[in-house]
Amino acid sequence: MSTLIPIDEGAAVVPEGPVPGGEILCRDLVRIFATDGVEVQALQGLNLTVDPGEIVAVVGASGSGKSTLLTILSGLDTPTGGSCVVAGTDLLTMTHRQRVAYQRRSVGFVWQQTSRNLLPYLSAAENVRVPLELAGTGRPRERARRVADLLELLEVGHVADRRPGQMSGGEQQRVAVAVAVANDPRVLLADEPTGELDEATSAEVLEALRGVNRETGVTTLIVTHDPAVSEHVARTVQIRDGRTSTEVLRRTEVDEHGAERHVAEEFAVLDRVGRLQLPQDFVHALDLKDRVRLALEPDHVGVWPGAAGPAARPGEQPGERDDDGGEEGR
Ligand SMILES: Nc1ncnc2c1ncn2[C@@H]1O[C@H](COP(=O)(O)OP(=O)(O)OP(=O)(O)O)[C@@H](O)[C@H]1O
Repeated sequence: MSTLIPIDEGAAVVPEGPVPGGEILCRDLVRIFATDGVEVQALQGLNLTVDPGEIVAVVGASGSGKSTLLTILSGLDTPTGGSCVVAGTDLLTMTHRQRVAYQRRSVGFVWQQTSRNLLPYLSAAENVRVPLELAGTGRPRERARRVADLLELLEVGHVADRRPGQMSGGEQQRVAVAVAVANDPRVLLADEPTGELDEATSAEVLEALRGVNRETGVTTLIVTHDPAVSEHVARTVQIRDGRTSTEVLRRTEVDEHGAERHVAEEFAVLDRVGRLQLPQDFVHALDLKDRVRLALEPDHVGVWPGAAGPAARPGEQPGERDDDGGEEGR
């Protein structure tokens, strides 16, 4: 027995509830850019929760809104609407002073362009020392120890005295990660950190980010085009048209013989008012457009092309159903 439910009624019963705990909490985030009288909605009600200590990758096609999201999370841009709280700081209402403190203490960044991450005339060790000195962290001897420990953690101790121009791209990015976490931020944001690297070096840098996340517990968000990132993190969030659309969760299972097996499962993201985006290949495969029919089954929801509808399933004749729910004209 299946029952069509009016979409709006279904949405209304989803409780509004308080925002649950999370180190990154974006609710209905909207960013509209207006240039020459034309409006572009780069983020269209994006929802994202990242728990403390989690490492998450955000992937999406060009123009889907990834950089816009990261620029907001890093405190360099302000959203048009919605809410966004990172490391306990409300990014919509923070004052200028709070913004400076947030960028110095609460978040660390790694950008795609190595030249944006490191000062070219300083050595690796000096680059890592700069944020410690700016924040007045510890005494000189403690700073020197922290610098050495961080370079060791990132496996770039051997380039401590080299300038960026004397390091490989992968070494530069690993030093950049050391700089980003020098002041022990709560959140680490990386924008295409492997964009300028080859496949093997990219894997090393992603592993370095994972190692830092594991060792220090810093909540880590990596924005990338690189679909291979999913192999390095437990959770990959896909953005489409300025919204989170699907998530891939990876876990390791051990079978009865003790052998480990990596399992990746893809989920559609359901927002708090019950909206979801169907994957594009599903939409194309059934030529879904304009409106669809929904049917609630005991353990799943069915989606049918609007014209055919649930009544077209085997064993049921069109007209047998009295619950076609007034889809027309909605
Ligand atoms: N400052 C801006 N002014 C006007 N439109 C903008 C601005 N920044 C971004 N956009 C538009 O917002 C949308 C999302 O852009 P965004 O850069 O966030 O995408 P992206 O997923 O990071 O893309 P890419 O992977 O190519 O960097 C695009 O349509 C883009 O043209």
